[in-house]
Amino acid sequence: MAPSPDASDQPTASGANLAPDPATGRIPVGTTEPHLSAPGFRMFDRGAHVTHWRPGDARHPVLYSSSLARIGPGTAWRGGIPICAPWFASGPDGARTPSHGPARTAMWLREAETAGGTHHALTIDVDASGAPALLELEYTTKRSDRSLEVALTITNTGRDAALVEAALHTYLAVSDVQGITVRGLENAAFFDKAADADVGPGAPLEFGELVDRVYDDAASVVEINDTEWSRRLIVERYGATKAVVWNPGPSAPADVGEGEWRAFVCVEAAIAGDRAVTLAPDQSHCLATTVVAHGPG
Ligand SMILES: O=P(O)(O)OC[C@H]1O[C@H](O)[C@H](O)[C@@H](O)[C@@H]1O
Repeated sequence: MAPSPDASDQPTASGANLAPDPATGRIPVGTTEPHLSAPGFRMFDRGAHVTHWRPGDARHPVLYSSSLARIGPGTAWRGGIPICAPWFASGPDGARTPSHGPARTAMWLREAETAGGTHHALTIDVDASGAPALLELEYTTKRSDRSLEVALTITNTGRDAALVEAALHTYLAVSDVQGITVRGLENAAFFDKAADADVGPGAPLEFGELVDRVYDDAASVVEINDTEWSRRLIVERYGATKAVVWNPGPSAPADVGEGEWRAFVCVEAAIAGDRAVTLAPDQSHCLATTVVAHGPG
């Protein structure tokens, strides 16, 4: 079985252990980065990045975070829910840096925090084409017993139209990616980034080597069945014309812990590529995703 990195066994940036405090259930962080934490939940203001979520009675975290994850200026946490904006990957023209846009590592303003929710804001001065722009980003999270909902609203407050891409790059924790089944994408065509090819509907989705697929017109609900953990994750997307599925296989990025490629699958809600959105002045787009965990796992 794949390792199952968890809030309870991950080293922090300083190498300390992240075991939840037995008295409060809170997860110590061990980094100077501003963050908020509640039992089973942690979020950094940098990137408005949710890094951990484990519903109260669940045996395993729902979100994967790498045992080697770090966060800081220019360094994106590997795992959780990175926010990609205002471009996805290297943008529509393939020339944008940093990868997945500046929102992922920018320091967001925490505007509100309630028992089960958060609200962050960020202003970005460039669009997905690299043109100067004025984009206001609002990000909310809302969690209840078994569900986590995150929503990103991008508003063009500038004087000119702005091109926008975005993704909520959810890393879902699984027992072993080679043992799960994914339902909901069977009838959708996709661009296979690994093979640089368009593929029609019906291609099987199997893990073991790099999987990097950008699906068009996929059903808005994707279901992950994990029999080893007796768990079913339902991932719903709103305002997302694309669904991206990514798992790097054994040749994973250096900040994925040894063998941990097996411990997650990314199912991303996205607007990107030929479905990038042009926002007129004062126009907004909302991109959201909800993850619901079913079963004792
Ligand atoms: O390594 P990162 O910048 O976090 O990107 C990780 C992955 O994100 C998305 O899923 C893209 O489709 C992949 O091409 C990319 O490799």
